[in-house]
Amino acid sequence: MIRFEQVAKVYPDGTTAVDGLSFEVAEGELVTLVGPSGCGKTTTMMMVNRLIEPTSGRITVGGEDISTVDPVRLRRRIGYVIQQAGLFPHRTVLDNTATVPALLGWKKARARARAAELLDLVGLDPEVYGSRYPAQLSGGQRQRVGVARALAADPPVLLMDEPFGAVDPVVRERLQNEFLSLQATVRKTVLLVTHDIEEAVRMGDRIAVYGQGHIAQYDTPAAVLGAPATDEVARFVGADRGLKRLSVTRIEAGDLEQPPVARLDERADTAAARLRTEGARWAVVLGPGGELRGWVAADALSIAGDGGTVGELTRRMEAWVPLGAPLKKAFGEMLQHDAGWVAVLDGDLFAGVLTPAKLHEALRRSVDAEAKGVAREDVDFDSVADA
Ligand SMILES: Nc1ncnc2c1ncn2[C@@H]1O[C@H](COP(=O)(O)OP(=O)(O)OP(=O)(O)O)[C@@H](O)[C@H]1O
Repeated sequence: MIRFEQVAKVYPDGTTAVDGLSFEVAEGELVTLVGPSGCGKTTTMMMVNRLIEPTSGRITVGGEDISTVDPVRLRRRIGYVIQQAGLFPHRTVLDNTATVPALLGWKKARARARAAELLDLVGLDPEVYGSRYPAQLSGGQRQRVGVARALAADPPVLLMDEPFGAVDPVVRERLQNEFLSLQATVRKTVLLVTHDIEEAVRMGDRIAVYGQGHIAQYDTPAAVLGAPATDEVARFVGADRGLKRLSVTRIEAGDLEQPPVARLDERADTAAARLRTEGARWAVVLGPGGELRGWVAADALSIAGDGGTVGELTRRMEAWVPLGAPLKKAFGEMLQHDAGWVAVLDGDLFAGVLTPAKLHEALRRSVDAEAKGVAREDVDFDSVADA
């Protein structure tokens, strides 16, 4: 959808901002450009809507060489979100959001209806916020209006320059998540500039890690964290890249351990005897359809009187995560509930548990799988326990 071919930009004072830039962003893909200050990220982005003209090379959007497209016409197809949102202070939120449809000559009522729809989409009630002025909004709300405005004319491409830079870390994470769920519906082709590696890995389908004036690595977040292409990239992604990788590696069925299981309506003494033979201290309790109902301690089962059932002794399972959640979430649940393991659910159904050892193994396998280009379950793994 967006393609850079050997693009260079040398500013009039002789500064080379970027050189030999070649990469492609697929339709519907969100690519983050990340790197230290002054490495050329903003220059790259602003060449796409021709706010900056390249010195050499070619950029195409949707197959069309943009140097042949009228810049005004081009910008109407490209939404642009900047830090501090860049709203017009003397226009209401509704009118700010309707800016591009108005420029495109939509009838006023239609443009306003569209603006209201977009405000709703980014979580701002148009009845409440539509008539306010930007100064009467919080920083996070202003950013949301910025996103709504960029999307108003439904452009296929969205450029976002540090869009969540001006808000505190908590609001920032919320805005990032909101934008990701929005993106799952609107599927725009997005270029997002950030200097924050956490944001880059959280948001990007792929990330372009910049060195000075060039892209040092262009790959999925997991691949960049698992196998940085150069020392420069390794330094930039940080010594804690293993930890960061926890947030981009998702729990797969093959990562799980299958613990002892007891049924809700099973007799306590039968379950106790079985667990004793298996040498287990606890079991996961499942309902008739295989849904997770909690857990039970072997000790509690042993001292239950005749006729007691597992269900009467079952305790609530606090620590659980859905299959497909990031490993980091599982780790967080373990710490929060001071649990030695977390249950993993596939919908309502119990899929297995993750222990710290299994979590480590999943992480190691995913690194190896990425490096070898194979599925995670096809990676051999030797643990200390096997040695
Ligand atoms: N108009 C200009 N004239 C001369 N040099 C410029 C101009 N604009 C940017 N530069 C230089 O080009 C290089 C790349 O700048 P750019 O703004 O693209 O970097 P960036 O990666 O977006 O940085 P930041 O994260 O600080 O915004 C820098 O060395 C910058 O000083």
